[in-house]
Amino acid sequence: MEEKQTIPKTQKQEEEENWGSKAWKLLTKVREKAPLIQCITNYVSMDIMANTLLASGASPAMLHSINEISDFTPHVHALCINIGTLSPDWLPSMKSSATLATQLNIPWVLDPVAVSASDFRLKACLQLVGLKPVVIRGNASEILALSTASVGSDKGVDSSQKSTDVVEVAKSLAQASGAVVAVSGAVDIITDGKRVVGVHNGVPMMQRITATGCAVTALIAAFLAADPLRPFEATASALSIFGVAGEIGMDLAKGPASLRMHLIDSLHGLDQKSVFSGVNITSMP
Ligand SMILES: Nc1ncnc2c1ncn2[C@@H]1O[C@H](COP(=O)(O)OP(=O)(O)OP(=O)(O)O)[C@@H](O)[C@H]1O
Ligand SMILES: Cc1ncsc1CCO
Ligand SMILES: [Mg+2]
Repeated sequence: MEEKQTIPKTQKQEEEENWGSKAWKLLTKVREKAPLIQCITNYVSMDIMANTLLASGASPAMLHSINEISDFTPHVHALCINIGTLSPDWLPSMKSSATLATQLNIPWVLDPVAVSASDFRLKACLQLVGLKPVVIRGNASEILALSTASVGSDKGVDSSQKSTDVVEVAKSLAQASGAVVAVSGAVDIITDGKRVVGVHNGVPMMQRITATGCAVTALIAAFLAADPLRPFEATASALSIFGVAGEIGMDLAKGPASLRMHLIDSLHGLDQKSVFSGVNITSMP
């Protein structure tokens, strides 16, 4: 009888399969641990961000008053700071919460929404970067503007650049800041300044729902709470899981409004099989 031949897997194939298992482990941990995630975020994103966190198994709390930071932030498992509707009243809360988180080894994530829209926003963001976020997640225009500290380079909260065009910029920002940098887009780029991976999940219609980027930044915070010592893996896994939920949701959606609903439903219902077959993360040169 002819012997069945098994073709040995290449190291690259094995690494790519491992990502499915890593992402599933982290999602399972978020579901088991239900980490408390503090979000100081913009008015537009509060609802989708809190619902994304809940659907993942985490516990969101949108507390931003300066009067509450010193009591509350020390008890959270991770913090998400988003400057989308920044005003001078909110900046002290953001700085105070970020400072406490860094002092107490609580992982925190920065979302530099529309960082190049004004000098005020850019300065605030650079100060927040100085307070040592563990992860910075933005779209390509935001990461480019933050890295080059430039005002007026894009039109608002949406990107006019491609994530794959700013890989080197993302690497330098990671090296300069000490943070893992994630650039969302058709391919999400994640780098710690040395390693670079690309997440090939998600659907283009996710850009037609406001604050999906903000929501995935909060999901990164939840995954960091599950594995604080491996921010690179947590970040890539969170982006991939969110993308897989978008792909499954898209099968039932009729447009952006129903995709929003089905994405959240899919995130809540994700099982091991869909994660193993859906997660698509590759090493980038
Ligand atoms: N062309 C695309 N194909 C697949 N997925 C995409 C595409 N563009 C964006 N995404 C996904 O949509 C989500 C939001 O990314 P996006 O780059 O639009 O963020 P953003 O500009 O910061 O959004 P917002 O400011 O509205 O929160 C991410 O999960 C990303 O992977
Ligand atoms: C539309 C919008 N404007 C400020 S924040 C925000 C949500 C998407 O970033
Ligand atoms: Mg954004």
